[in-house]
Amino acid sequence: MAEAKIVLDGLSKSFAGRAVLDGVNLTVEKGESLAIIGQSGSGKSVTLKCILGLLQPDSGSILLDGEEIVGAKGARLERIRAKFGMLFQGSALFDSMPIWRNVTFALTHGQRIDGARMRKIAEENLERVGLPARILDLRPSELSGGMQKRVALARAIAPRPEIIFFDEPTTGLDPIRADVINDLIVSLVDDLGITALTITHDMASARKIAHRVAMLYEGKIIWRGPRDRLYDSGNPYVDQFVQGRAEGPIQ
Ligand SMILES: Nc1ncnc2c1ncn2[C@@H]1O[C@H](COP(=O)(O)OP(=O)(O)OP(=O)(O)O)[C@@H](O)[C@H]1O
Repeated sequence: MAEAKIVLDGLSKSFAGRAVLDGVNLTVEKGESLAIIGQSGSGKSVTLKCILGLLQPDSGSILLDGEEIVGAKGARLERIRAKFGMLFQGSALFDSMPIWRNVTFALTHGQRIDGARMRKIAEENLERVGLPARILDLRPSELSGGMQKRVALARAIAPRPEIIFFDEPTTGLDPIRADVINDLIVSLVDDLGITALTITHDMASARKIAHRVAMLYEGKIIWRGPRDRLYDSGNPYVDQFVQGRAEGPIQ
């Protein structure tokens, strides 16, 4: 049987009396790539922030490798977070630092240590995402958006996390560059055996990078299934969403 990496059970979170998450149940298996889709404002980011320990759910449980992580603090939270890598929507690179320091940031915590070794690690990880060593000393602003995204991907994988979270990984990229990033994500997840959780409203991306897709609607996971079923889910909410139709049950 597949081993559960992350289990969300009854996860609920309200803001000012409005329930954003209303009993989210979801399991991400070890080594699988799962995408959460849903409308803008459906709570995808709130779900991610609860897992990352950036937001406290009002109720429910989050198990990581069988360990309850809701309410984790201090050294325990640090230990949990060390398992996580994150690719942020806007890449979130530091323009004050050369590319190689950006890539190795999580390994050095931004400190100026072990330069030669870190450059080597940066070079290896850049190579994995198809970028040449000649960019090591450039600044992020000297690169195109697509290249910045690859650098951010190299940074996310550099510490070899057990789980990577992708927040809208293709936002701001043209369809061809977006597909290059999708391909890279697929190969990294496969090659490195990383568990991946992606939040996105890019259906092409969800279909390509995820083994399974789950849809969040009105605070609950209303459908989950293999990516091949996304356009054949038999669920009118999913159909309307993936086809981008104005008419349907979602108003
Ligand atoms: N810290 C907060 N305080 C108050 N409300 C919040 C907070 N964080 C999120 N919300 C609200 O929760 C709802 C869900 O937000 P969330 O960012 O999770 O949506 P999303 O599905 O990620 O949307 P998008 O696809 O646009 O990024 C929104 O209505 C948002 O305003």
